[in-house]
Amino acid sequence: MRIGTTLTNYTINKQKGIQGASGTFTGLLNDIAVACKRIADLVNKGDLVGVLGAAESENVQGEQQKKLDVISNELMIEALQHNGHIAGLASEEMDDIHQLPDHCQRGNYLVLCDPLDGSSNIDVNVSVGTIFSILKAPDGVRNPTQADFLKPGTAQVAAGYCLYGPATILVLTTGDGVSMFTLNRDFGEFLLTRENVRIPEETAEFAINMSNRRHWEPPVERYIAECLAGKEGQRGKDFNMRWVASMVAEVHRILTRGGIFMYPGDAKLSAAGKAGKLRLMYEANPMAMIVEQAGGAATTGRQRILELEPQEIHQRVPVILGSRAEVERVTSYHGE
Ligand SMILES: O=P(O)(O)OC[C@H]1O[C@](O)(COP(=O)(O)O)[C@@H](O)[C@@H]1O
Ligand SMILES: [Mg+2]
Ligand SMILES: [Mg+2]
Repeated sequence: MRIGTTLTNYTINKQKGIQGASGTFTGLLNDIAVACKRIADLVNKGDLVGVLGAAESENVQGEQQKKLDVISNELMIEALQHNGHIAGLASEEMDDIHQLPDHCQRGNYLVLCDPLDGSSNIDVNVSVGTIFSILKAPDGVRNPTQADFLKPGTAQVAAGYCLYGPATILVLTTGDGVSMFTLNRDFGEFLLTRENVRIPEETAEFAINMSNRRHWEPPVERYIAECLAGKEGQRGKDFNMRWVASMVAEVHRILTRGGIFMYPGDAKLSAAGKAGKLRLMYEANPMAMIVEQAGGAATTGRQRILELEPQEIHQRVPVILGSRAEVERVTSYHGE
């Protein structure tokens, strides 16, 4: 499609070839874009509008919420519930799924989201983002249950994220490649800036929180040790390391110049009863779909993320994603 096409026209064009398309999907993406623009505006204004700092609450996972976590969640609900495009919404910030008020018309999609990813970076003015995953709702459902949301990542009809960085960029896949749209703040439109994004197969850049090293499993320890050994080691090349602590920013870097991102399971997490840190339904599944659609790979080290059968809505999983050859290497170490 023509570079500079608006997100709305891009979606309308994509839907044209689909028999029975009613415009609901275009409407839904527009709703998400509206929420993202409003969040971007607040992130951009920061202290000017008093949105930085902690909220006086914890989310269902016992994490201290930031004011912007709570506000972003409310903006997602507000943008999505009134327009008849969704039947329900689940979010990292809500204990249970959000049921639409009775008077709201229902649509045939379910949305799962991480309204603000990288919360620890808000107060220090480093990039954060919004991640979303879209599923088909069961026909005619009015008040979907958790079971309706618990579908493997392969069932996603679309996934994306919006990165609030120096530029605000919305990245989208509807299952046939990955496109990027940059927000033109002058007139408030997301415009197509890159199509058919491909992740380079090989890379010499890894992202992992090194402070967890003493808790890692042997396959992860081995992979990173080999990277750190550089030119003199068995990989025969020097590696660079990055850790932003916003998954959106790490994935965006990988889509742009390749690399591998890992938040593996480790002994500390399992002692706390957690299989991983990142959330399957709000983070791992949508990012895995985007990365695979860009030619990369995403596994837990043992299984393809998109094939995991979710057990519960806030489930956490280990995540290894990025350039295909590197992800396959770490995954093969898990099998040895
Ligand atoms: O602080 P850590 O342990 O390095 O974790 C960073 C990871 O946690 C996350 O921030 C979790 O996202 P939330 O901010 O939505 O909770 C990821 O984006 C990031 O990769
Ligand atoms: Mg997150
Ligand atoms: Mg979050």
